[in-house]
Amino acid sequence: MEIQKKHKRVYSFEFFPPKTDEGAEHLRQTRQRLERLNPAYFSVTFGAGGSTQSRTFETVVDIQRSSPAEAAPHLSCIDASREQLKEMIQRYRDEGVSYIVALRGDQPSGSGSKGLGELRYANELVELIREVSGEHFTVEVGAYPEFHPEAPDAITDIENFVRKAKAGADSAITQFFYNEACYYRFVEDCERRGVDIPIVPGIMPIMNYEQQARFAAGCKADIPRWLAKRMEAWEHDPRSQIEYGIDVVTELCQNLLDNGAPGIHFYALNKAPIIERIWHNLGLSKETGGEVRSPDEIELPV
Ligand SMILES: NC(=O)C1=CN([C@@H]2O[C@H](COP(=O)(O)OP(=O)(O)OC[C@H]3O[C@@H](n4cnc5c(N)ncnc54)[C@H](O)[C@@H]3O)[C@@H](O)[C@H]2O)C=CC1
Ligand SMILES: Nc1nc(=O)c2c([nH]1)NC[C@@H]1CN(c3ccc(C(=O)N[C@@H](CCC(=O)O)C(=O)O)cc3)CN21
Repeated sequence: MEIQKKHKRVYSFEFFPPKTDEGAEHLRQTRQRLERLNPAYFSVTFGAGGSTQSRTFETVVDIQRSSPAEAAPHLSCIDASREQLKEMIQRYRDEGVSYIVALRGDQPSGSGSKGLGELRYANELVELIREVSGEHFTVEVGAYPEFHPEAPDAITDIENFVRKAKAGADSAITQFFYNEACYYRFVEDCERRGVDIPIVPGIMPIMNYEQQARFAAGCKADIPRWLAKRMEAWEHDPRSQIEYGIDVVTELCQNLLDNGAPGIHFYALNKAPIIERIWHNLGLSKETGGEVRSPDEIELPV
């Protein structure tokens, strides 16, 4: 963690694009609450299963034009031609966007794939972004401390990540995890291989445990047995699930930061209250110059 400790800590939140006008208004309210915490940027995914880029673009432009924080669109190459990617990069540049989260992306579910992908992996997308726009964008890439489900083995996955980092990425965001040891060991493996970019822990607060467990099973992120069993015991008591989840994730983040993590990337799932509670517990507004709200001002969803 020696190299990670040298980086300035960066805090960011991730949204998925809303599917309806009501969802867009709810996201706007969430974004206005979270921007008071003074994060560096808001990233916007393609939405579940890599759905169309169009909703992502609209959401990104709305953030870029109306928020003090930067907007960071996900751009994935798995189902887009080289020309389409170049066009999207230029469109974001024309909108004043200065961050891109470059991902291979998830295999679109079912027959969703258009089979357009010309670039096979994210390292090639990083190279394309550098080729067409030089150093203009801050390029974030994905990292997988518990190893990518498609990787043949752990060492190959680490070496693939190292190649991506050295292809010109500025920083990495991890897949979410709850076993912090996986993060420290992944970082040590990367630092031994010369990786010196920030590797920022991606943290998923527990908002709806059943949904969370389903998503984790889908992307092969581990929910530790001790956590799953407690959550299952509160199957009919969502308030206890949320309160316990806030304690668990607060402690995880505090330990990571105390051990030198270069910030936190929160998967916000378009909701503010639980993030605000965790942020308050960590006292992060002292560091970001953001607003401080007391817990009793933050109403939890259940
Ligand atoms: N915020 C988000 O949405 C985040 C998503 N992720 C997820 O992380 C995962 C990895 O990130 P991606 O950029 O999508 O994938 P990637 O292209 O970096 O890697 C995908 C798979 O291909 C392998 N691979 C990578 N480069 C290769 C190469 N040049 N030759 C052979 N094999 C190679 C990797 O070991 C891995 O198994 C994805 O599932 C992504 O969705 C990770 C962090 C954040
Ligand atoms: N492989 C992979 N793909 C991703 O898109 C992805 C990751 N990993 N890891 C980091 C973040 C986390 N992402 C997530 C995680 C959970 C939901 C989720 O639970 N979606 C609910 C709806 C949420 C809501 O409406 O409140 C769902 O039922 O899909 C969505 C995106 C997107 N990101």
